[in-house]
Amino acid sequence: MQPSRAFSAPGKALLVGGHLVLDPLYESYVVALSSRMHCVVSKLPSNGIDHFSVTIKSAQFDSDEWNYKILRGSSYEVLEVDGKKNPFAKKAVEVLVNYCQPDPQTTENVVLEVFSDSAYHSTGTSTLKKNEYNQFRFHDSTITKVPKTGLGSSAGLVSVLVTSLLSVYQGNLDVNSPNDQKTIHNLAQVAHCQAQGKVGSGFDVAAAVFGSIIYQRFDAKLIENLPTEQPAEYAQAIRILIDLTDWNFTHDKVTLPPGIRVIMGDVSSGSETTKLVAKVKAWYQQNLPRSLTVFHCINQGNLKFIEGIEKLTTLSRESPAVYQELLEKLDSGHDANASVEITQIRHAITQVRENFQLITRESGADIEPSSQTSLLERCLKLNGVITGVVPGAGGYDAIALLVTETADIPSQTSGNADFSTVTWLDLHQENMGIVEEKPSHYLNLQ
Ligand SMILES: Nc1ncnc2c1ncn2[C@@H]1O[C@H](COP(=O)(O)OP(=O)(O)OP(=O)(O)O)[C@@H](O)[C@H]1O
Ligand SMILES: C[C@@](O)(CCOP(=O)(O)O)CC(=O)O
Repeated sequence: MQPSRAFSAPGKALLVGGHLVLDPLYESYVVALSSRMHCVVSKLPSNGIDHFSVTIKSAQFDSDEWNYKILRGSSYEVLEVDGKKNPFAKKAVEVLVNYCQPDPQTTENVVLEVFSDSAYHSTGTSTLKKNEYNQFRFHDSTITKVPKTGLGSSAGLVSVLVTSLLSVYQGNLDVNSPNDQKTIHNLAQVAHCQAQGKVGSGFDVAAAVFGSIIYQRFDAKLIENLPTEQPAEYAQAIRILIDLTDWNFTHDKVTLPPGIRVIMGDVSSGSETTKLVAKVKAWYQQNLPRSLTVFHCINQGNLKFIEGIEKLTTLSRESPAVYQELLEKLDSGHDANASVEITQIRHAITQVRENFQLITRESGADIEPSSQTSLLERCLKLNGVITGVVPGAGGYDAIALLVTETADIPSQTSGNADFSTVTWLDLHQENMGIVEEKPSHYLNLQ
């Protein structure tokens, strides 16, 4: 089995736009993280007279493996032969074979080896294995039994599986080509939404493919209206949706200003995104038109945050010395009125958080529960911290801080009982979406 290509996609943190981004009216700001999902592609001659196969391996999780068989001459029906379930893996295979419609007579078998960086899951009793290029944690439990940290592992998984299969069935795939990125994105969104059984905003898949972006969602009906009854219809509909339909969404690439980064704190009390979303939607409908005003206020805060970030980038470019002095003032902790840009960013996030606290009180959805408010307020007092939020849907999962690159948050909080509930994740924003890797970089892990 000769590894032929390899790809990786980033995890995500939705800094502003949570909940509102479910409505195409509103923008969000998503950072792609350094924690990545990887996939190594190997091709084998197909020895099946009547079928070709796709095998997905996840050695890190108790040597999990999912084997899919596609019958020759069938209408690309995908069968999982071992009775094991991984909806995201199966959907990626189904969407790809229906979109690419590889020639059943000549299609080779494919083996996809998945690797996920450590920050996606709790460390638990895992073992670290590495080579000179990568290191991964190996758990003695199956994937569904290992607690996750909510960095979007399913979105990253689907994105790398789609890219890997496309590289086999379509050939000459270039992940740097905007057109190929669009194809990967559209296919991954369909697979991810259909695997989840619902159409979220898709910000996580968009970040996995395009990297750090300002994101405004596509119309959910594009995917909801896909036919599922007749496989032949499905294959035709998929091709029209992926290649001939304008999805009309925003995914403008962004990067944080130089010398500033995101640090993620895992609070690991866990939250159910779906339940939070349902409670917020119910609150919104029951409190119109006041709830629309609250959402408008949150959106204004989101936009002011995005503008403040852009102003900082401009300052760093036009007045580098002033910008450097600003970073040093932030690091010293004596930065009450560091600059108009920092003040704008802080006031914007305060506006967002105060309105999410209101929704938390009124809806029963713990977007920013009091324990998270207290933790964030303590974090804001640390040297080098610009601002902080409960990312994404909110809840008890995590906090995200915007800090200077030189701020040493773990050292400032080590041994301090006020921060005993938070584990700082060893990751940062990395901005890159799907990238091609070297297959040899995944060999001889020990
Ligand atoms: N390394 C992996 N190998 C195989 N399947 C994986 C892997 N990582 C994630 N998955 C699939 O994704 C599922 C987890 O996706 P889920 O949407 O529940 O959480 P998440 O995407 O990690 O976090 P969140 O959606 O909160 O950002 C797993 O149950 C499994 O089906
Ligand atoms: C609540 C929501 O807007 C964001 C969810 O973010 P996360 O899964 O908590 O990182 C849902 C969505 O955008 O699909």
